[in-house]
Amino acid sequence: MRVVVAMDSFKGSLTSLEAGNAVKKGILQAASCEVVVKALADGGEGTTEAFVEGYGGEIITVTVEGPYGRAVEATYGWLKDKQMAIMEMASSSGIMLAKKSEMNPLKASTFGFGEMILDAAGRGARTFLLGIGGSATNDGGLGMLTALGYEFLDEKGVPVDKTGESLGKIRSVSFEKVHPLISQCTFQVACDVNNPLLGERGATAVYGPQKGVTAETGKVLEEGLLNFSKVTRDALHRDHSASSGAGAAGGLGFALLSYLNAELKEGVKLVLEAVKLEEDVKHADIIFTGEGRIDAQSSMGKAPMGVMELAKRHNKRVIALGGSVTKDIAKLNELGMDACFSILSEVVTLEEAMNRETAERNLQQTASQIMRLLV
Ligand SMILES: O=C(O)[C@H](O)CO
Repeated sequence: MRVVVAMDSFKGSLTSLEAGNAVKKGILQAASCEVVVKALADGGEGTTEAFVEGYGGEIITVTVEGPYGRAVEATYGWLKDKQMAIMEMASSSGIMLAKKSEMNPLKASTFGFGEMILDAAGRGARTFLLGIGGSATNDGGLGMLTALGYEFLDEKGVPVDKTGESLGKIRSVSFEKVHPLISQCTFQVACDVNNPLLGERGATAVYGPQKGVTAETGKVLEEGLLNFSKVTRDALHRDHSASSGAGAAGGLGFALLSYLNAELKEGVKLVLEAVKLEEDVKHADIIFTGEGRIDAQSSMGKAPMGVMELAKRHNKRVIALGGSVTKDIAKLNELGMDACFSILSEVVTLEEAMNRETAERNLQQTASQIMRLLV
């Protein structure tokens, strides 16, 4: 019998692979079979960790410019043998790095994210998996592009500054100083949202307020992004302003699509493809997935749902394990999950349940008990 285990992280207690390995132990206690454990994530928090653990890569720490100009220690994943870097933009330019008192995206920039990309390219990275979202910025990716060597010029032909307030001043683009390594790199991007760049569903209107955008600054930023999109269209002869995901991370999606020819994908799809899960699923008899909380109402986490869809595409049985499982779980069965189990074995506090050893032990025990029925 061949079993595939692809668990999302149990946030706050176990990483994806730790959870997967606990399940594997339990399976092997009950049956002698082949067990393949794969890293799983949905493109958001935990994605870098899942890849680095899954492929034996390393975490690189680099000092870059944070969203409001202060130096920050950003981290990214580096898989040397695959020449691949995995980065979350929030690590360099995320909202968590901004002080409440300074939040004004007119003054914020994604420059540090560009610095991270250059650092990885210098190390040899040619394939980039980028997770975008959770930003403090609304600069349309101007900062990132500036760090990569693109020059955005005002009416006098002088390069503008790298923050959101410069967007309206741009009149042309110069490609002369773009770092030569950039044309050798491919970029795949996991977006947390599918909004366009502009308008009432756009970056500024929807996600600006949480970053400190007011009615007044919102108008300046919206007009700036419109101007930036027009200059970009004239320079590149393509217009991505209405593309799905262009409005993610304050318009960073737009810059990635337009200037770096990035492919924007739903995070979980990108991860499932990158770890080549479908191949394993095809040859599996049974698949285990799961995450910290299984909640049918808000539709269970995207990553286990992605595993379930793959399993069903190949007519395989799939079982979900969760720290907690809500009462309406039958809805997940209707969607295709063959069975869902809570791993809790006794009444404990949330803190106790999230204890690392407890979570590992509970996963192992539940998987073992389920496997006894399946062999
Ligand atoms: O960063 C943001 O603007 C939101 O997370 C949407 O991408």
